[in-house]
Amino acid sequence: MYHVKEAFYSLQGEGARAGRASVFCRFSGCNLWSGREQDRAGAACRFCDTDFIGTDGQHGGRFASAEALADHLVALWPMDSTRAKPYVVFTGGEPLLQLDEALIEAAHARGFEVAVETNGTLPVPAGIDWLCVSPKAATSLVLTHGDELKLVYPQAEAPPERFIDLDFGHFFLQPMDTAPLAAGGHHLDATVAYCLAHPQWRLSLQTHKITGID
Ligand SMILES: C[S@@+](CC[C@H](N)C(=O)[O-])C[C@H]1O[C@@H](n2cnc3c(N)ncnc32)[C@H](O)[C@@H]1O
Ligand SMILES: Nc1nc2[nH]cc(C(=O)O)c2c(=O)[nH]1
Ligand code: SF4
Ligand SMILES: [Mg+2]
Repeated sequence: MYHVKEAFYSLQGEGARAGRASVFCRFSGCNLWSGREQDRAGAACRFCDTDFIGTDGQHGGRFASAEALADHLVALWPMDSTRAKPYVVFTGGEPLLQLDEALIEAAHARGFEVAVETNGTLPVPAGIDWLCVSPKAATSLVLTHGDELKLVYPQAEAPPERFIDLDFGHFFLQPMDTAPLAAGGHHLDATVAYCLAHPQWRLSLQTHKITGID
């Protein structure tokens, strides 16, 4: 059984593929935070901007098979657009708690290219086409290669220097959005300054928040 908080069609907001039309599948649950505000201060990941509890979001639900979930996701892709390859981004919560080879195969069988957004603490199933790893300070990274490493910045216990020699095709810093968590706004200025001083890193803005889309 797959538990999905929500699924929606939008533009990828972040990283190397920002701007690309995507079906998002947000799985329920995470291994680094319960998702409850009262647990945030004691969690391994404390800055999360996402509600991933339950299955009550738009197009969320419980799916008994990979086929059923893949059918549900492909129905969100605009099928008149034959020129673009359908693209699905599995996120969460932590998608690698639930994503398996059966679901990747079912997505491929429906024409999808498969992308994943993960915290990097869990092993990956075979067949992923685009892997984005976003390391979290208090955790040990098991995924040390992939397509893009997207570090939320700043994290005192996870300086960018620790990751720059890993085997990724792109290195992004994404300013930590603290607006819902505390006063003080975001960390855009510090992130820009780091990228200017260390040109191996590129700036990732959460463009869906700027444009006001999902
Ligand atoms: C909600 S997470 C879900 C996927 C996975 N659990 C992970 O952490 O990569 C999706 C992306 O949002 C980033 N993110 C979460 N909270 C953020 C925040 N407050 N500011 C900026 N990026 C954030 C994560 O680092 C990750 O790259
Ligand atoms: N538009 C949009 N792009 C995204 N890229 C990664 C997201 C995520 O929450 O994993 C996300 C999201 O929630 N919305
Ligand atoms: S690992 Fe990802 S989903 Fe889990 S709490 Fe952190 S940012 Fe949120
Ligand atoms: Mg998000």
